[in-house]
Amino acid sequence: MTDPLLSVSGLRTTFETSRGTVKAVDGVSFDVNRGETVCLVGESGSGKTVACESITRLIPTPPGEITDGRIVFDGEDVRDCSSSELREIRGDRIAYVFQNPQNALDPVYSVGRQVAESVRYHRDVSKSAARRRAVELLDRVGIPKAEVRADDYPHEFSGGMRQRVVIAMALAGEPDLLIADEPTTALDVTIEAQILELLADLQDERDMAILFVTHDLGVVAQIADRVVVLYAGKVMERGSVHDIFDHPAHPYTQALLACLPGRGASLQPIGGSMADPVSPPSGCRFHPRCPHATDDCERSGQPPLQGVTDSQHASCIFYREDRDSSVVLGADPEPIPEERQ
Ligand SMILES: Nc1ncnc2c1ncn2[C@@H]1O[C@H](COP(=O)(O)OP(=O)(O)OP(=O)(O)O)[C@@H](O)[C@H]1O
Ligand code: NI
Repeated sequence: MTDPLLSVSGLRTTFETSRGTVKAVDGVSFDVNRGETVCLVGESGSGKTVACESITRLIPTPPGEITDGRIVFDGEDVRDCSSSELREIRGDRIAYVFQNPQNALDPVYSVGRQVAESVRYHRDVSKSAARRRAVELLDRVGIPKAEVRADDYPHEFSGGMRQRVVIAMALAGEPDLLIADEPTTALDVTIEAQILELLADLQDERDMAILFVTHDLGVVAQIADRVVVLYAGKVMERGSVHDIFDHPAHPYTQALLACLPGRGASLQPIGGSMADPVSPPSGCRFHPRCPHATDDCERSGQPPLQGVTDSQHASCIFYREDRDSSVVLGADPEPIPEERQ
């Protein structure tokens, strides 16, 4: 087994606010292997974006700070990197695509020029070579008549086409890891499906790893190899996409799946509200909303991740050796719908 491309362990990232210290990411660990897609899922506010931004230290400091943990990328601890080393990693080896392509594109320059600038940022090439490469990249991400469209401005493109341009810019440095934070949330489902397909094709071509953030489990089922479920800054469960969909172990994962359209009954929002990240509940963070919670769940801290299968771990005391996990696993979820597989 080769080392993972990215290994995050015990990551803690906090924000100082007038309300107190926000524990946005509170001891999170996960790996991303070369060429695979890992999805970070969880409700709004669970710490997905902060976890991603911590990886290349994009957290605004202050108010934010990475207070603990290791972030090892290709054998190197990112927390020890100088700012010039970080600049090299960012963009060159790790590229980001965010939810809103608007923010990533400058309205006053043509898209061709912006992609060419990304190319020149990473490679020492002439302007004309960068332009040629930009047109190639625009063509590759599916911009029709790329040679001509390269001279158009961002507002002349649809939302989906703009996101393709942003992906072309992200590819300019030929990254080993693409971090995509809800890249399709602002798009309609048909366009979303096309972008997901594009990312999958690019991944195959380049053996690129993808860390994909979404709160849409339908998207996870389509693209993930492995899944990390976050809740209130903690990992509730990690597993292969099949573990997560076929036998979700953590009551939180089960509750998220129950919300997925097409799985059994109608959409069921999870009862109760998200834990307060300034003063989270004692014990398991999910216990106030958990149908199986016992006094123990409130008393002990967040349980260590327990092995459920070889590839699946859940932070839930019912998976301890001295407990009966059938209480939690008993609820038999419906199989994943065909069209999502
Ligand atoms: N700059 C900041 N200052 C204070 N708190 C912040 C800041 N950025 C994030 N947070 C807090 O950190 C927590 C995690 O936020 P994060 O954006 O990572 O959630 P998320 O899982 O990405 O949610 P969403 O699905 O809405 O994007 C939230 O409680 C959020 O309010
Ligand atoms: Ni987010």
